[in-house]
Parts: sequence; structure tokens; C-alpha cells
Amino acid sequence: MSALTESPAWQALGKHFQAISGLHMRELFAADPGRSDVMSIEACDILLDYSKNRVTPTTLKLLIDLALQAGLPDRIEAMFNGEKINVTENRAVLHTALRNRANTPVIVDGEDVMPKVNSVLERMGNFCNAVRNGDWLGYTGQPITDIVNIGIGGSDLGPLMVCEALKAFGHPRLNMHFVSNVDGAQIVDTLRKCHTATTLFVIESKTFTTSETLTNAHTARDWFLRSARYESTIAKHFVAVSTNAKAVAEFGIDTNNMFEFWNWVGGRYSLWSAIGLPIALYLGRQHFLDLLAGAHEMDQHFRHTPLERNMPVMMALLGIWYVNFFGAASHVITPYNQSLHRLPAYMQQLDMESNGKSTDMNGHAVDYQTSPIIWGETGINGQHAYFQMLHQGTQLSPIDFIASIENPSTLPRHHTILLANFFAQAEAFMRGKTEAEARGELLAAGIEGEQAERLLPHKIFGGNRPSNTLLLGQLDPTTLGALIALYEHKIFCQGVIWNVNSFDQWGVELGKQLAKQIQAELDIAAPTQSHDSSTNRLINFYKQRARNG
Ligand SMILES: O=P(O)(O)OC[C@H]1O[C@](O)(CO)[C@@H](O)[C@@H]1O
Repeated sequence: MSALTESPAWQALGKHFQAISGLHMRELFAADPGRSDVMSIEACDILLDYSKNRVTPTTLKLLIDLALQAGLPDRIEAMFNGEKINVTENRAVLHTALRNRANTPVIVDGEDVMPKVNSVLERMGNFCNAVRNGDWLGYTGQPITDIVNIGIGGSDLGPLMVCEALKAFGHPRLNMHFVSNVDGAQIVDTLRKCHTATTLFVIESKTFTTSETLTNAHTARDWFLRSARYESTIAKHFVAVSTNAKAVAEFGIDTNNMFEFWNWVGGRYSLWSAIGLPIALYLGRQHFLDLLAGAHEMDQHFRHTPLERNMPVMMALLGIWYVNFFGAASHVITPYNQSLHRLPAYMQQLDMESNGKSTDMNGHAVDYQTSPIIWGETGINGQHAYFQMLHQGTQLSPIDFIASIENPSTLPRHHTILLANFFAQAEAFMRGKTEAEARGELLAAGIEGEQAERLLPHKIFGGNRPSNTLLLGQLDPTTLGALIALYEHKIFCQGVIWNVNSFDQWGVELGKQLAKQIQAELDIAAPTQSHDSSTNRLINFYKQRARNG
């Protein structure tokens, strides 16, 4: 057994689980009408109601014991203070410094990083103003109308998700495009919608070595030069965001047109850095600063609120309760705002790339589950697709319901229907439908006797399916910033308790190495023999068909 599973707090939770796992939330609500007043937290214009979880006050106390046993308060301070908590890469983890609107010094290797953070923000702001005002002109003297972000993973998902979420605040002249897939279909389709004279390419890559991004960037450059002809025109149409100035220069982008960030910013935590440039271009400098301010407010809440009233901490602990004690393999994210439709995809990288680990900080194999599988869709669409399984299937999948009270992008009547569904689903998952209720409904519908008995088992809902409800005041830059930071910190807390490094991603390397080797093999006609028989056969089958075709 590992130190974690042997620990007193873990053992106590295991015993407690045996005692209460049979309890139904209906009973818990009936026994304590004030349950949701106690089991809710308000911060940063977000209300978290976590009362529809299979917990009692004792569960919460034991979970807090687990957090304390893991030294969570010290680990939180270590992160904010710039300690090198990403031990396998010997790096600090300071996405919080990027949104440190209080501007207090944050020291890494003896240097306050805030002056350089502020200086890049200043440059981004000036550049965005020029593009948005129409002062930044393309090679024929026209203002920019289309912005194409080329990047993948953290250099795509954050900017894409935020630009979609905050479309209501977007600049009316600017059309945003995001190209991540190396499948040429995506860039071809995008370029078809753009004109060289009015398109700005933002090439985003922390490392500037990512093959998908560089391939797309070269294709964009070739497309551009076919019309613009002179290399000197590139400066007006290509900017880069990276930590790797040398590779940016080698690609042919003037480093004066490069916006820098630093190795203490993880890719999936980078939307607050210059990687947020497409966001700032689309929404404007002030809205980008508002996004940072919202995240900063959540940072302050996270850093300074006692664990039992701390929103990210409570969400982390509830997640651990289900993953490690109920054996839940997955966790569902269901936004009830259409504009948050890319949030589940964003959360997949944030959570699974961070905590999808089976080796702990000491290099030992873990003997407990870590990151759940994160999945989801907009809630309304999910209701008409996978909710059947969530209501009556055999798997327990906790759900996060997310909606906003105000929704500037929708119509009032639509919003009422949307929110009615939002409230109803969380209630349905909690209470279910008993046999007596189902029987009563059948009777009311005039279905009796044998037919009623046959249908009855299918009409029963066990309920007792846990969910968190997150109600945002409105979906604006500030609240969205807070929401994203909330999940970042939730994931961090879980990583601390699971004792994994949430900030490396070695698991993505092997596939990349093999792809490089196979790419070289695909370029030669001779049959491949260097892999296992399945991979050889697949490659050679492909080669033969591609040659004949
Ligand atoms: O920004 P880069 O260096 O191109 O990397 C893109 C993405 O690729 C990954 O390294 C995974 O392969 C992610 O962690 C990262 O967000």
C-alpha cells in the first residue's frame, strides 16, 4: 500500500464510505432542510451549490482532514510563491503571476517576474488596439478582417474556448479562425474564407517545435506569399507567440513581431499569457484584463479562504470522494450556455493532461485512481443524447452543471426554457423516481395490470446521482476568468492529494517519437519492417494503397 492509501485520513474515509454509501440524498435533504444553505459557497460572482452530493457533514470533515494531511495549504503557498513545484521539469508554476493584477512581486530564481509580465501585456495591448482600430494595415493598406490562430493543445483550446464563450463581446469587424489539426482539410477550409490582404496569422506554440503547428504555419505562409509575393510583407501578417525566440526567427517571423512567455507557464495554463493574444485581439485589451482580473479574484479566494469555504478545494475533495471511494471513472462537464460549447474540450486537456498520471512525485506507481475521464457537451444537447446513461445506466458519473443567470447572447424566452432544464436535471439526478411514483404515473395515464407491471421497472429512476451546480451571475470576461481559474485550482488540489505532478506531460512524448519515425518511413517506397507485425502491416497496406491510388 502507498503512503496515501495507508494514511489515517484515507482509511477513515474508507470506513465512512462503508457506513454511508447506501444513504440516499432524498433522505439527507429530508433530514436537513437547510442543507443547501450550508453546502454552498459564493465567490467571484459564482454560486457553487454542492448539496446534491452523497456527503454528510462527517464526510466533509474527513475530506478536509485528507487535504490537511496532504499539506494542501503549504502546497498552495508554494505554487503562488514561485517554488519549483514542477519537479520533473525543475520549473515554477506561475500562471497566477500572469493575472496578478495586484502586481505584488513574484520571485523566480531571484528575479521579480512582474515587470516582464506587465511589459508583454503592454505590448499586446498596443498591438491589439492598432489591429482593432484599423491602424495596423495589411500589405495593400487595408485593415485586418480575419485572424487565424495556428496552434494546438494549450495553444489552441484556451483562446478558442474563450473567444467562443465571449462572442457577445467580440469586435464586429474581426472574424476569428482556429486551425489546430494537421489534417489539411482544416487549413484549406479556413484559407478559403480569408483574403491574403486582410488576414493576420497568429502562430502560437510554447516550444515552436510542434509539428502540427509548424506544418500549418508553413502552409499559411506559402498561401500568403503566393499573392503577396515579397517576404517583406510577412511582418504585417504573421506574428508569433512563443517561449522560443530562436525557432521563431528561423521560421521567418521577425522577433519584433513575437510576444513572449516563459517556461514557468504550462501550455494548458497559458491562456493568461501572450497565448491569449487572439482573445485580446477579438475582445479588446480591457476585456482581456477583465478576464485576468476575474481569475485573480479566484486566486485570492483560493489562497486566502479556509479550506471548508474554499470553492476549488471543495470541488477537488468531492471529486476525490467519487473517484477513489465510489470508483467513478469519469466526470461530466455540462454547460447550459451554448457559448461555452468548447468548455468540455478545454477541461479535458486541463484535467487529464494534468492529473492523468500513474507515477507519484517520488517515482512510485500509485495504487489508487487519479484523473477521471472528463467528458461532456452542452447540457441541453446532452439531455437528448447521453443523459439516458447518466440517469439509468450502470456507471456513476458525477456532473458539473454550469449556467449563467444573465445571458446576453440568448433570447429571454429561450433562456427561461434553458434554465428550467438546468434546474430540473440536477433535481432529477438527485431525487430519481420511486416505484410508487412511477406506478402512480402509469395509473394516471390509464396503464394498469400486466402492461403496467411490464413497464414499471423501466420507469423507475434510482436517483442519488451526484452533481455540483455552478450558477454564474453572467457570462462576462470577469466571471469566465474566475470559472477557469476555479477549475485550474481544483485540479491542482487533486494533484496535491494524489501526490502527482500536475504540471508535466511526459505521456504525450512516445506517440510523437514514433510518428516522427513513421513519417520518414512513409516517405520511402520499400516495405516497413521495423515495428510489430500489426503496425508494419497497417503501414504497408497504406503504402500499397496510396501508391496504387
Ligand atoms: O504550444 P506547443 O509547444 O506547440 O504545444 C502544444 C501542446 O502540445 C502538448 O505539449 C502536448 O503534446 C501540450 O501540452 C501543449 O499544450
